[in-house]
Amino acid sequence: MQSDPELVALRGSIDNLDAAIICLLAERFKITQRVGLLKKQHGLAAADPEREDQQIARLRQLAASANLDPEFAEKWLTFVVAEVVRHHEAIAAE
Ligand SMILES: C=C(O[C@@H]1C=C(C(=O)O)C=C[C@H]1O)C(=O)O
Repeated sequence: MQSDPELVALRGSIDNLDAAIICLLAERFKITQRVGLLKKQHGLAAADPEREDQQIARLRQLAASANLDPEFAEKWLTFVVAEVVRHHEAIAAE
């Protein structure tokens, strides 16, 4: 089973996709770090719940149309945003 050519090919694609997701996330965090600096300059709060609500609604729609569970998409965004807000709080405290 471990050497089944289809399994090997499928796992190769999974590895490529995981690599792409990590690179995309890294780019996202580079951008959110810059947003954190701007927020500090302008005295804005680390979190923006209204923006988050808009993003959740948008991603839930996108997920549904891509046959991905909208609950999962929301959980993923919430998890990432919590980390971003933690970074923004740290930037504000520097
Ligand atoms: C990046 C921002 O800061 C926070 C993080 C967000 C995100 O990671 O998308 C969205 C809203 C904010 O709670 C922002 O305000 O745009």
